Amino acid sequence: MISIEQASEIILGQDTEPVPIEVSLEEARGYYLAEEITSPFDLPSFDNSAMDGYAVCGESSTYRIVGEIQAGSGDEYDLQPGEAVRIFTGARVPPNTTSVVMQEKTRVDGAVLYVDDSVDKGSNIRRRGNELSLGERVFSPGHYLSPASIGQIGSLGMDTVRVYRKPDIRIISTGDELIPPGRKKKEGQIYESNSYALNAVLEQYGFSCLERTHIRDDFKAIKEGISGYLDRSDVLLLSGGISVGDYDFVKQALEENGVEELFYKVYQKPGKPLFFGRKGDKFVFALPGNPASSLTCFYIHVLPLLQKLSGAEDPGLQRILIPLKHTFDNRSDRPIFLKAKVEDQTVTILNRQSSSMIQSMAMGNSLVFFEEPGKVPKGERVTTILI
Ligand SMILES: Nc1nc2c(c(=O)[nH]1)N[C@H]1C(S)=C(S)[C@@H](COP(=O)(O)OP(=O)(O)OC[C@H]3O[C@@H](n4cnc5c(N)ncnc54)[C@H](O)[C@@H]3O)O[C@H]1N2
Ligand code: MOO
Repeated sequence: MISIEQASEIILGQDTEPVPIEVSLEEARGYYLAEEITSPFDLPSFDNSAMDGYAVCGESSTYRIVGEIQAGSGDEYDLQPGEAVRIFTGARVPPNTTSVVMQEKTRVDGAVLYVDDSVDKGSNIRRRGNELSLGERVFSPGHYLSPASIGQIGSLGMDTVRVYRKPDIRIISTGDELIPPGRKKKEGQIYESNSYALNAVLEQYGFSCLERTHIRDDFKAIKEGISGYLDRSDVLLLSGGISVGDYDFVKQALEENGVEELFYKVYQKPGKPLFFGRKGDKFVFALPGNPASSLTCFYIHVLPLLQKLSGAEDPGLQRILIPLKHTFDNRSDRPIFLKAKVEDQTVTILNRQSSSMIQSMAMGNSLVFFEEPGKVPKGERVTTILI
């Protein structure tokens, strides 16, 4: 059985070739850049006012108002000492402006401007190029396009951007005991929920599941189901049937479909019987059927691969250290991910940690990771993954 670190090395060590595509700025959120963005001009590209008020020339307590400049106006003024123009936030300031005085600090009588405070040279002027200079590198390839990144690219005048294509993903859930939510269940049956959770977590991270299906514990049907989906997917996610039971057919069905095993079983809890394989440029994760195992494996192992395939410069969820709100006795023999809640700058490990239970994950917002068993004192800073 391999360690979590070895699993991550295998996943992130896969040679993959993200495919660049061009998208409009409206569609670009959540993609990773496939190009370097450099600034096509100084930003801002002209000195402009940070306030509604008056652009004044020279240091004085009174000025003669000689005009008005609105935001967007190209009007030129050649201000002389003792002169002022009415100006608005974002409007281009005349070249020899000493400072912009906010209107709350002024009084106007006809064409005369009285300034309350002393005029601080250069104040309230946003200088040309003080955010970005012409030719400066703004974003590198692999940069994640957050709303702020989209805004910045728009402010540079670009309406399309080259990004990496997202992988085509399909999901197969397996198990005779499973019926879809909404139907009446019989004795021994349970509702199929993993594919719903997986579909939702894909969307949370900007991916989508193109198709999903459920297949009974029937070797031939599982083998055919895998074959049908694998041809059309970059990543195939399976849930259940990957352990050692007599009806766990997924591993053999993958092998018979020519999927090469990259690893099977990771020394972790939950999610030990995780399978990762590859056929050409297509990847397969067979996730353990227990609901918490399946989602934990997604966060820790599947998501980094999806991000890598999408061209991310730094795949994987961020880990932070947060003080534990209470003492915790970790009795797990395997490195463990515990459902937890970060609140008020501390983290609480929740009750109901079994791999078969998803309630605690639903009430929490994070996973706390412990490598070793033992008592962890209150206040100790513990590795926490926000999900
Ligand atoms: N003899 C052993 N038995 C088990 C081992 C082992 O090492 N030796 N490992 C256990 C661990 S750990 C896990 S995790 C599970 C994983 O088993 P499978 O991946 O084969 O999953 P199933 O047996 O199909 O299901 C497990 C559990 O989860 C429920 N389930 C499955 N699919 C769904 C779904 N789509 N939605 C909701 N719930 C689902 C299923 O009914 C079972 O209760 O194996 C242990 N056994
Ligand atoms: O490793 Mo299994 O995922 O504990 O339940």
